[in-house]
Amino acid sequence: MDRHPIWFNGKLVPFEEAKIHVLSHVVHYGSSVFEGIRCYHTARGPAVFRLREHLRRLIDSARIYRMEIPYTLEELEAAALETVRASGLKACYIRPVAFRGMGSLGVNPLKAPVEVFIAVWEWGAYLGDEALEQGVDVQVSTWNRMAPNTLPAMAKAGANYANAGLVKMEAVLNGYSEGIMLSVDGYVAEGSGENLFLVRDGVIYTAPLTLSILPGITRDAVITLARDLGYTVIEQPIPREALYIADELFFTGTAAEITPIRSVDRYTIGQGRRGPVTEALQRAFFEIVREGKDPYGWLTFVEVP
Ligand SMILES: Cc1[nH+]cc(COP(=O)(O)O)c(CN[C@@H](CCC(=O)O)C(=O)O)c1O
Repeated sequence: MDRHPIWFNGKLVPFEEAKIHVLSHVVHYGSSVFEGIRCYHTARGPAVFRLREHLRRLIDSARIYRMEIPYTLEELEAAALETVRASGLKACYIRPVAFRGMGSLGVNPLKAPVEVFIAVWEWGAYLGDEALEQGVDVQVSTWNRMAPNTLPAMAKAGANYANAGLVKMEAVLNGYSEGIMLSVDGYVAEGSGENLFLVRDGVIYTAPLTLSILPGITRDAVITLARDLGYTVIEQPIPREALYIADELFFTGTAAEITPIRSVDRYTIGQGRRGPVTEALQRAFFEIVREGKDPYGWLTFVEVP
């Protein structure tokens, strides 16, 4: 595990000093919200992908849980960049977390203080080095995504990952790389840590945000890239069986980037490897995050002294 300095409640502290008390509310009740953000070593220097959008989602997630983050978006942006610089890393994964600390005991979160930290570490291909090219084998999970109006899927909240963790464990123990969750109505929702796209006859489909899915920032970027490449993108409920007759399937996410899916429940998808539409979208995405070409203004360059 990388041991880089961690920004904790307003200042950088040594890795070893970034500790919380066991009686912190978050330890007992899962009261945290967080982000996953990538800094890339682009040809023009280290740059963070859609930093402000991620930090806005962090603030939105906190608001949903009535957590008042004691920093502005601009302060969090500066803190994230400071943490990347302090690590000396040219490429890294940035993990801001806001959580309820030690206050009174009991369920009521309102009496526990809101604390914030930002950690960074090196994180390669989320689903394995081969995955971006070869694709991954996945299953449809026996666990559904949360029902609407139960746990708020729009919030990137730690509590939601108890659901995701069950999906991931089941998939891994069954010999798969990932699990796909269906909604309570049986439509395709998303992976345990990714959004999902389907390609059929050159048209790209993905679940609408009205399902209980995380409004993914990579999802949003890929929809923009796809449309600018001339593809039709349709956001509509996807029946489970549509997965099995797809020409291509792929995950999107900060950690997963754009990862092809080569089989679902042992059904081979397309040619059993990355398809042409997935490859075209990867090319457009990596041109931005690796070459530093930034037509959409998605990159925040880390001014390294
Ligand atoms: C459930 C879920 N759905 C979709 C996404 C994609 O969202 P976005 O990163 O904004 O495009 C993520 C990100 N998953 C993060 C956490 C991974 C982890 O293991 O932790 C990530 O990709 O950083 C999810 O956790």
